[in-house]
Amino acid sequence: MFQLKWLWHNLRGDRARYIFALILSVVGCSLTIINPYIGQRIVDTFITGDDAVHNLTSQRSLLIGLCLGMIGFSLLRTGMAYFTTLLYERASQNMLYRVRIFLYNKIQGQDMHYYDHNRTGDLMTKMTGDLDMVRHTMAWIIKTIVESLTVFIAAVVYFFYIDAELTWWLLILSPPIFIVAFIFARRVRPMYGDLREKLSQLNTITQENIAGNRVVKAFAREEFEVQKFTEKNVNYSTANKAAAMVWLDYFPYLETFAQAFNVILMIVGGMLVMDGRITFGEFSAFSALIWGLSNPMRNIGIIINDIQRFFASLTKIVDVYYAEPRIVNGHNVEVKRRYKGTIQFENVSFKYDNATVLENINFTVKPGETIAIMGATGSGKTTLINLIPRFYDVTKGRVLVDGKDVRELELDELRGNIGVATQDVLLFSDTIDGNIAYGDPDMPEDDVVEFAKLAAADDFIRKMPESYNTIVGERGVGLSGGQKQRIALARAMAVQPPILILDDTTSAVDNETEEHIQKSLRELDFDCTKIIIAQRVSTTAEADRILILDNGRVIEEGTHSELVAKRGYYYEVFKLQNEGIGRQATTHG
Ligand SMILES: Nc1ncnc2c1ncn2[C@@H]1O[C@H](COP(=O)(O)OP(=O)(O)OP(=O)(O)O)[C@@H](O)[C@H]1O
Repeated sequence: MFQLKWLWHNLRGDRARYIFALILSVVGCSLTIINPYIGQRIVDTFITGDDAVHNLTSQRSLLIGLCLGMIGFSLLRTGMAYFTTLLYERASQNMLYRVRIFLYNKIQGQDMHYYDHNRTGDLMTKMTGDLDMVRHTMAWIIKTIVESLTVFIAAVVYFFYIDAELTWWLLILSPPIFIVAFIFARRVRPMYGDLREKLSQLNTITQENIAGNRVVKAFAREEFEVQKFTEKNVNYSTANKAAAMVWLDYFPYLETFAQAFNVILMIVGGMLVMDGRITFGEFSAFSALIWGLSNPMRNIGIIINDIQRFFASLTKIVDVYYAEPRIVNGHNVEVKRRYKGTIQFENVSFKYDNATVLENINFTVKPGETIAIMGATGSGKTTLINLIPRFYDVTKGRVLVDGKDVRELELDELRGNIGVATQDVLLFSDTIDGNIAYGDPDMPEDDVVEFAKLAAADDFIRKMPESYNTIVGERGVGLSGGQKQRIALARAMAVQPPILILDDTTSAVDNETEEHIQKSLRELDFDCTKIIIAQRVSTTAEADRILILDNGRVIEEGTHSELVAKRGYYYEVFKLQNEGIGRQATTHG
């Protein structure tokens, strides 16, 4: 069975420990018949036998020995159970630790396409609840099945040894119990898949709500969010109750069968004692061990429920475990070359799933050049720049860096040569210094300050309570939009990449600050090709070339003066942005 194979595979490193635990479980549970056997001897020899009274005095040492044996075996069993549980816990926790690292690396290694199609809440559920279900399976479900089966078999063997007929009478109950359990398992199985999906939806809503709490508050939509959450919570709770109710449908049958073991023992066993076929001691042994038959039947429901949960969780984990990214980062580079910074787009088209977003894009950027990209919202600007570091692969055509198709370059090397400041700025919960030096943790403090100055961030950083050591909150909470953008810009520049990509990085800063940043970008003391997405003409005017994108196509291309002279889209934007400040729509030289 695939699930067991998977568990076995991932138990690598703890297999011996786990097998040892299983052996101890079997040995420990087999010993459960010893105390009933001793009890049987005590009853027959010292309580009900013909010579009982005489034996009490003549065989006192035997009685003491049997009592001590009983105590000894009880202690031995407790010790073994303790040690066995320890082994199961160790093996399952170690496995959980290893699989969690593996899954984390898998998720980390996925491409953008994967993140586009997987919800954060669902991935978090896989990394927490689902993984814990696997651990629970190793540490509890398998253990319980093995121990219940061992006790059952040991009891049956011992019962046969005492009296076959009474044993058959008791075993009559087993087939109906297994049939009921089988029907229950089939009915409840799909419910756990559904339950798992509902849990994931609940986690997704919770995660989104916490991450988006500022938007919720800004729109005073708390009540709406509570309703949304309540709906998912009700769905999850209803699914949970439905699964529990199914169990309740079957529970009375299983419990009745379990109780019937005692009834049969009383009736048939009692008659056999009266007939003298079995001794009173043997009857008491049956009585003491009957739980070995009835308990597994009682546990069967819980075990089946947990197994179904495990199947549902494992299916989800396996999704991540075997997911292969379309864009694979082999992390194979030993020496990272520094590129010159030529970028070429050759007949590039791109689709997200089925929607075409870029069509037949052609342009070349020489080392050291600055290209500005402008265009209406949704025209494909971000998508276009995402193709250079291979966040996505082209659908048609080629993107070349230094004359080589990016698909043939080592990803670490390629990405190491590109500094990106994305449109949505994400800062980590770390110091400002740590955030700027993210691309190179060994960066000297002086360099961090230098790049912060270039990004016009030094002034405001120094005004913060602990200057560069100030910890910024989750995703940069505590900073203004423009401040976050400047830190992100410093972070991108700080790796001194030969290719720098800025996606609307100065949209939230004032004109004066933007001018400072423009100047810094012009005067960078390392060779660098720049691709800048911008909406302000003040940003694009200085570029060597400007591309205007519309609906995924390049509709205009040229220098600022060429495009103004052309009197097309760029000219309109230029006019619009200058009207407000009364400047004339003139061409620059
Ligand atoms: N991950 C994605 N999956 C599917 N479609 C996407 C994805 N990202 C963007 N799109 C779609 O691709 C088109 C281009 O988006 P893109 O972000 O490249 O535009 P943009 O020009 O950068 O816009 P803006 O100026 O608003 O940032 C849009 O129609 C958008 O809906």
